[in-house]
Amino acid sequence: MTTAALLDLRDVSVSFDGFRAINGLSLTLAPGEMRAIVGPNGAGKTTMMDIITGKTRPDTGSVTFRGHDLTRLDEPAIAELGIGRKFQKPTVFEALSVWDNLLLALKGLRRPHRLLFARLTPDEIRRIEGLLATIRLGAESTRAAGGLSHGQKQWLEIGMLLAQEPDLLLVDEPVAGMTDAETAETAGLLREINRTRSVVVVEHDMDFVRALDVTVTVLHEGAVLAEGPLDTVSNDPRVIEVYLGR
Ligand SMILES: Nc1ncnc2c1ncn2[C@@H]1O[C@H](COP(=O)(O)OP(=O)(O)OP(=O)(O)O)[C@@H](O)[C@H]1O
Repeated sequence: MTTAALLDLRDVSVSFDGFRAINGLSLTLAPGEMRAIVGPNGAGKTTMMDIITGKTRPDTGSVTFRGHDLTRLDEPAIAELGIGRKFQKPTVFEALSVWDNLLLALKGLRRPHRLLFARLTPDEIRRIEGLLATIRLGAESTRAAGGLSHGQKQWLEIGMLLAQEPDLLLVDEPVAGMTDAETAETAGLLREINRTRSVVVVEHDMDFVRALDVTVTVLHEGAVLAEGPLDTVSNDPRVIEVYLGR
Protein backbone atom coordinates (compact mmCIF):
# COMPACT_ATOMS: atom_id res chain seq x y z
CA MET A 1 0.00 0.00 0.00
CA THR A 2 1.14 3.53 -0.74
CA THR A 3 0.34 6.36 1.68
CA ALA A 4 -3.42 6.62 2.08
CA ALA A 5 -4.96 9.41 0.02
CA LEU A 6 -6.75 12.22 1.79
CA LEU A 7 -9.29 12.53 -1.01
CA ASP A 8 -9.86 9.94 -3.68
CA LEU A 9 -12.28 10.15 -6.58
CA ARG A 10 -12.33 7.01 -8.64
CA ASP A 11 -14.04 6.58 -11.99
CA VAL A 12 -16.77 9.05 -11.07
CA SER A 13 -19.54 9.86 -13.53
CA VAL A 14 -22.66 11.98 -13.31
CA SER A 15 -25.19 12.87 -15.97
CA PHE A 16 -27.71 15.67 -16.11
CA ASP A 17 -30.60 14.89 -18.46
CA GLY A 18 -28.46 12.38 -20.32
CA PHE A 19 -25.44 14.73 -20.60
CA ARG A 20 -22.31 13.37 -18.90
CA ALA A 21 -20.96 16.39 -17.03
CA ILE A 22 -18.46 14.14 -15.20
CA ASN A 23 -17.25 11.20 -17.22
CA GLY A 24 -14.96 8.67 -15.57
CA LEU A 25 -13.11 11.20 -13.41
CA SER A 26 -10.34 9.91 -11.16
CA LEU A 27 -8.31 12.21 -8.94
CA THR A 28 -6.23 11.61 -5.82
CA LEU A 29 -5.10 14.22 -3.33
CA ALA A 30 -2.36 13.37 -0.85
CA PRO A 31 -2.57 14.56 2.77
CA GLY A 32 -1.22 18.10 2.98
CA GLU A 33 -1.29 18.65 -0.76
CA MET A 34 -2.51 21.73 -2.60
CA ARG A 35 -3.86 21.04 -6.09
CA ALA A 36 -4.92 23.48 -8.79
CA ILE A 37 -7.78 22.46 -11.09
CA VAL A 38 -8.03 24.18 -14.44
CA GLY A 39 -10.06 23.53 -17.56
CA PRO A 40 -12.21 25.34 -20.08
CA ASN A 41 -15.78 26.40 -19.36
CA GLY A 42 -18.04 23.40 -18.90
CA ALA A 43 -15.14 21.01 -18.15
CA GLY A 44 -16.87 19.89 -14.96
CA LYS A 45 -14.86 21.75 -12.31
CA THR A 46 -17.84 23.05 -10.36
CA THR A 47 -19.65 19.74 -10.67
CA MET A 48 -16.57 17.99 -9.28
CA MET A 49 -16.62 20.32 -6.24
CA ASP A 50 -20.37 19.68 -5.88
CA ILE A 51 -19.70 15.94 -5.80
CA ILE A 52 -16.98 16.27 -3.15
CA THR A 53 -19.20 18.39 -0.90
CA GLY A 54 -22.27 16.18 -1.32
CA LYS A 55 -24.33 18.72 -3.25
CA THR A 56 -24.42 16.39 -6.25
CA ARG A 57 -24.45 12.61 -6.02
CA PRO A 58 -22.42 10.71 -8.61
CA ASP A 59 -24.23 8.08 -10.67
CA THR A 60 -21.22 5.76 -10.50
CA GLY A 61 -17.75 5.69 -8.99
CA SER A 62 -16.37 6.17 -5.51
CA VAL A 63 -15.50 9.32 -3.55
CA THR A 64 -13.65 8.88 -0.28
CA PHE A 65 -12.17 11.33 2.21
CA ARG A 66 -9.86 9.82 4.84
CA GLY A 67 -11.50 6.53 4.00
CA HIS A 68 -15.07 7.80 4.52
CA ASP A 69 -17.46 7.17 1.64
CA LEU A 70 -18.69 10.67 0.83
CA THR A 71 -21.39 9.43 -1.53
CA ARG A 72 -23.35 8.22 1.51
CA LEU A 73 -23.16 11.50 3.41
CA ASP A 74 -25.12 14.74 3.12
CA GLU A 75 -23.57 18.22 2.92
CA PRO A 76 -23.55 19.00 6.68
CA ALA A 77 -22.00 15.60 7.48
CA ILE A 78 -19.26 16.17 4.88
CA ALA A 79 -18.54 19.63 6.27
CA GLU A 80 -18.38 18.06 9.73
CA LEU A 81 -15.75 15.61 8.48
CA GLY A 82 -13.48 18.58 7.75
CA ILE A 83 -14.17 19.77 4.20
CA GLY A 84 -14.80 23.50 3.85
CA ARG A 85 -15.88 25.16 0.62
CA LYS A 86 -15.39 28.72 -0.49
CA PHE A 87 -17.79 29.68 -3.25
CA GLN A 88 -16.90 32.25 -5.87
CA LYS A 89 -19.08 35.04 -4.52
CA PRO A 90 -18.19 36.27 -1.04
CA THR A 91 -21.01 36.05 1.47
CA VAL A 92 -19.83 38.01 4.50
CA PHE A 93 -22.08 39.94 6.87
CA GLU A 94 -21.60 43.39 5.37
CA ALA A 95 -22.94 45.38 8.33
CA LEU A 96 -20.71 43.63 10.84
CA SER A 97 -17.05 44.34 11.50
CA VAL A 98 -14.34 42.08 10.18
CA TRP A 99 -13.71 40.93 13.75
CA ASP A 100 -17.37 40.06 14.35
CA ASN A 101 -17.58 38.15 11.09
CA LEU A 102 -14.69 35.97 12.26
CA LEU A 103 -16.21 35.68 15.71
CA LEU A 104 -19.48 34.43 14.24
CA ALA A 105 -17.63 31.85 12.19
CA LEU A 106 -15.56 30.77 15.18
CA LYS A 107 -18.60 30.30 17.35
CA GLY A 108 -20.58 28.65 14.60
CA LEU A 109 -23.36 31.12 15.31
CA ARG A 110 -25.96 31.63 12.64
CA ARG A 111 -27.65 34.73 14.05
CA PRO A 112 -25.60 37.87 14.59
CA HIS A 113 -27.70 39.14 17.53
CA ARG A 114 -26.43 36.27 19.63
CA LEU A 115 -23.02 37.94 19.49
CA LEU A 116 -24.29 40.16 22.30
CA PHE A 117 -24.12 37.15 24.58
CA ALA A 118 -20.85 35.78 23.30
CA ARG A 119 -18.09 35.86 25.92
CA LEU A 120 -14.67 35.57 24.42
CA THR A 121 -12.05 33.40 25.99
CA PRO A 122 -8.36 34.35 25.66
CA ASP A 123 -8.01 31.37 23.34
CA GLU A 124 -10.77 32.66 21.06
CA ILE A 125 -9.19 36.11 20.97
CA ARG A 126 -5.87 34.56 20.07
CA ARG A 127 -7.49 32.52 17.31
CA ILE A 128 -9.26 35.53 15.79
CA GLU A 129 -6.01 37.50 15.88
CA GLY A 130 -4.25 34.60 14.18
CA LEU A 131 -6.93 34.48 11.48
CA LEU A 132 -6.68 38.24 10.95
CA ALA A 133 -2.94 37.92 10.39
CA THR A 134 -3.39 35.02 7.96
CA ILE A 135 -5.97 36.85 5.87
CA ARG A 136 -4.05 40.14 5.85
CA LEU A 137 -6.81 42.06 7.60
CA GLY A 138 -5.15 42.86 10.92
CA ALA A 139 -5.45 46.60 10.28
CA GLU A 140 -9.10 46.31 9.22
CA SER A 141 -10.55 44.39 12.16
CA THR A 142 -12.97 47.14 13.28
CA ARG A 143 -14.09 48.05 9.79
CA ALA A 144 -17.51 47.01 8.51
CA ALA A 145 -17.05 44.12 6.10
CA GLY A 146 -19.21 45.97 3.56
CA GLY A 147 -16.49 48.61 3.23
CA LEU A 148 -13.76 46.15 2.26
CA SER A 149 -12.51 45.75 -1.28
CA HIS A 150 -13.73 42.74 -3.24
CA GLY A 151 -10.42 40.97 -2.65
CA GLN A 152 -10.48 41.67 1.08
CA LYS A 153 -14.01 40.26 1.27
CA GLN A 154 -12.74 37.07 -0.35
CA TRP A 155 -9.96 36.86 2.23
CA LEU A 156 -12.41 37.45 5.04
CA GLU A 157 -14.57 34.62 3.83
CA ILE A 158 -11.52 32.38 3.62
CA GLY A 159 -10.81 33.37 7.23
CA MET A 160 -14.38 32.48 8.20
CA LEU A 161 -13.92 29.04 6.68
CA LEU A 162 -10.56 28.60 8.43
CA ALA A 163 -12.29 29.39 11.72
CA GLN A 164 -14.02 26.04 11.31
CA GLU A 165 -10.63 24.30 11.08
CA PRO A 166 -11.19 22.30 7.90
CA ASP A 167 -8.58 19.71 6.93
CA LEU A 168 -9.40 20.28 3.28
CA LEU A 169 -10.32 23.65 1.84
CA LEU A 170 -12.04 23.81 -1.56
CA VAL A 171 -11.73 27.21 -3.19
CA ASP A 172 -13.66 28.18 -6.32
CA GLU A 173 -12.10 30.89 -8.51
CA PRO A 174 -10.78 32.98 -5.61
CA VAL A 175 -9.06 35.65 -7.69
CA ALA A 176 -11.85 36.42 -10.18
CA GLY A 177 -12.38 40.19 -10.02
CA MET A 178 -9.28 40.84 -7.92
CA THR A 179 -6.58 43.38 -8.70
CA ASP A 180 -3.17 42.04 -9.73
CA ALA A 181 -1.78 42.90 -6.30
CA GLU A 182 -4.64 41.11 -4.53
CA THR A 183 -4.19 38.11 -6.83
CA ALA A 184 -0.50 37.84 -5.95
CA GLU A 185 -1.30 38.22 -2.25
CA THR A 186 -3.95 35.49 -2.49
CA ALA A 187 -1.41 33.04 -3.89
CA GLY A 188 0.81 33.73 -0.87
CA LEU A 189 -2.16 33.41 1.46
CA LEU A 190 -3.17 30.01 0.08
CA ARG A 191 0.40 28.79 0.24
CA GLU A 192 0.48 29.75 3.91
CA ILE A 193 -2.81 27.99 4.55
CA ASN A 194 -1.41 24.94 2.79
CA ARG A 195 1.28 24.63 5.44
CA THR A 196 -1.35 23.17 7.74
CA ARG A 197 -4.26 22.21 5.48
CA SER A 198 -4.90 20.54 2.15
CA VAL A 199 -6.34 22.75 -0.55
CA VAL A 200 -8.08 22.24 -3.90
CA VAL A 201 -8.34 25.44 -5.88
CA VAL A 202 -10.24 25.90 -9.14
CA GLU A 203 -8.98 28.87 -11.12
CA HIS A 204 -8.80 30.22 -14.65
CA ASP A 205 -6.06 32.77 -13.96
CA MET A 206 -2.83 31.10 -15.09
CA ASP A 207 -0.51 33.69 -13.52
CA PHE A 208 -2.14 32.87 -10.21
CA VAL A 209 -1.86 29.12 -10.81
CA ARG A 210 1.82 29.59 -11.65
CA ALA A 211 2.37 31.47 -8.41
CA LEU A 212 0.82 28.59 -6.44
CA ASP A 213 3.55 26.32 -7.82
CA VAL A 214 1.63 23.08 -7.29
CA THR A 215 0.51 20.10 -9.36
CA VAL A 216 -2.13 21.12 -11.88
CA THR A 217 -5.00 18.91 -13.02
CA VAL A 218 -6.57 19.82 -16.33
CA LEU A 219 -10.19 18.78 -16.67
CA HIS A 220 -11.91 18.44 -20.01
CA GLU A 221 -15.33 17.02 -20.76
CA GLY A 222 -15.68 15.70 -17.24
CA ALA A 223 -12.40 13.77 -17.02
CA VAL A 224 -8.71 14.40 -16.37
CA LEU A 225 -6.95 15.42 -19.57
CA ALA A 226 -3.52 16.04 -18.08
CA GLU A 227 -1.84 16.33 -14.69
CA GLY A 228 1.55 17.60 -13.59
CA PRO A 229 3.57 20.79 -13.18
CA LEU A 230 2.04 23.80 -14.96
CA ASP A 231 4.89 24.03 -17.46
CA THR A 232 4.45 20.39 -18.43
CA VAL A 233 0.68 20.42 -18.81
CA SER A 234 0.64 23.78 -20.59
CA ASN A 235 2.99 22.34 -23.22
CA ASP A 236 0.88 19.21 -23.66
CA PRO A 237 -0.54 19.32 -27.21
CA ARG A 238 -3.90 17.96 -26.03
CA VAL A 239 -4.17 20.75 -23.49
CA ILE A 240 -3.18 23.36 -26.06
CA GLU A 241 -5.80 22.02 -28.44
CA VAL A 242 -8.53 22.14 -25.80
CA TYR A 243 -7.70 25.72 -24.87
CA LEU A 244 -6.87 27.12 -28.27
CA GLY A 245 -8.22 24.71 -30.84
CA ARG A 246 -11.69 23.65 -31.94
N1 LIG B 1 -27.56 20.91 -12.70
C1 LIG B 1 -27.20 20.79 -13.98
N2 LIG B 1 -28.09 20.47 -14.93
C2 LIG B 1 -27.74 20.34 -16.21
N3 LIG B 1 -26.49 20.50 -16.68
C3 LIG B 1 -25.55 20.83 -15.78
C4 LIG B 1 -25.84 21.00 -14.40
N4 LIG B 1 -24.68 21.33 -13.76
C5 LIG B 1 -23.72 21.38 -14.71
N5 LIG B 1 -24.24 21.08 -15.92
C6 LIG B 1 -23.48 20.99 -17.17
O1 LIG B 1 -22.35 20.19 -16.91
C7 LIG B 1 -21.19 20.69 -17.57
C8 LIG B 1 -20.10 20.96 -16.58
O2 LIG B 1 -20.45 22.11 -15.84
P1 LIG B 1 -19.54 22.74 -14.70
O3 LIG B 1 -20.26 23.94 -14.19
O4 LIG B 1 -19.17 21.70 -13.72
O5 LIG B 1 -18.26 23.20 -15.51
P2 LIG B 1 -17.06 24.14 -15.06
O6 LIG B 1 -15.82 23.47 -15.47
O7 LIG B 1 -17.23 24.49 -13.62
O8 LIG B 1 -17.29 25.44 -15.96
P3 LIG B 1 -16.97 27.00 -15.65
O9 LIG B 1 -15.50 27.16 -15.82
O10 LIG B 1 -17.75 27.69 -16.73
O11 LIG B 1 -17.47 27.29 -14.27
C9 LIG B 1 -21.65 21.93 -18.33
O12 LIG B 1 -21.90 21.57 -19.67
C10 LIG B 1 -22.92 22.33 -17.63
O13 LIG B 1 -23.80 22.99 -18.50
